[in-house]
Amino acid sequence: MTATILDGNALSAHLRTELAGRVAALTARGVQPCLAVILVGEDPASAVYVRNKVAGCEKTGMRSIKDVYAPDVDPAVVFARIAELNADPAVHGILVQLPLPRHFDSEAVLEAIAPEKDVDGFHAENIGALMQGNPRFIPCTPYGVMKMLEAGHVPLKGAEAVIVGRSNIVGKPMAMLLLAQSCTVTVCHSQSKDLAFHTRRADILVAAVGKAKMITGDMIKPGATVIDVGINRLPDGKLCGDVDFESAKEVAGLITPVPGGVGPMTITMLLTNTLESAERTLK
Ligand SMILES: Nc1nc2c(c(=O)[nH]1)N[C@@H](CN(C=O)c1ccc(C(=O)N[C@@H](CCC(=O)O)C(=O)O)cc1)CN2
Repeated sequence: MTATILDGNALSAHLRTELAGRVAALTARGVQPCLAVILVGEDPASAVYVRNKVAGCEKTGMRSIKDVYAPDVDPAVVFARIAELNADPAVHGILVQLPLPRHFDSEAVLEAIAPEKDVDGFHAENIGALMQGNPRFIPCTPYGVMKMLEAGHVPLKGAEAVIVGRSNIVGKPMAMLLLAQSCTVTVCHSQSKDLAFHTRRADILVAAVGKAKMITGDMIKPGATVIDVGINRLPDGKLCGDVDFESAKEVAGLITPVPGGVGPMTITMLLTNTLESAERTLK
């Protein structure tokens, strides 16, 4: 039997309808949620993601501000703009699209965003809050994965969860969120010995490593839930994930596709975080 597909586009559409209702209610009370997005450089994928974030705001009734800078911009210009947005009470969420050009200290940029507007959840203060089990903003991709697991009614308590990839954006916060739900969590990475030994034990397998099709069907436990966070472009221009979908779907119980899986959920959770930030201003 082939796996059931967890459809990120369908779940996103459903969640965004709910969001639009909340946005309308908040706007009627005089607070229209507003997201400010900063893009530095001309990376085509980043430009698409930023365009989709702005479109997501528009479709749910939120306001957005988009600031685009040349790849060689002086970082001081970007820091000054972040300070301005931090001080603007009409702005509820600020994000800087990653990756930044090499002459930027990315960590310093993320730390410059006011933690209470850091809708990406990348500021050290917000990462600390997540680790302590009291998150202010949950990083959008792992937040989207948790929503997909919930929608798929995947049992979490006591489940063996294996994450392949240890990035600050996905792997590490993913581990914290699954741990908070009482999964037994293993984080694998490029130096892990015998990766397949770990992945074959997983009831929930999250692939977030950035290598096209590296998780194959023989590395998956029959019936497992397989979440593919990877977005890789093949030489023919097509997108694929870190999981070899064709072989994996014959073994897994539930699986996310690429495209149309975790990706759209990332933007939906960003919109959710922005709305929640705006709602907090009335509390
Ligand atoms: N400041 C941030 N930078 C980056 C983040 C982030 O969460 N915050 N994550 C990624 C990129 N990303 C959002 O920014 C993102 C990636 C992919 C998708 C998506 O919808 N993918 C589609 C395919 C889109 C395509 O055609 O290329 C899919 O999987 O169906 C949304 C957001 C790194 N940077």
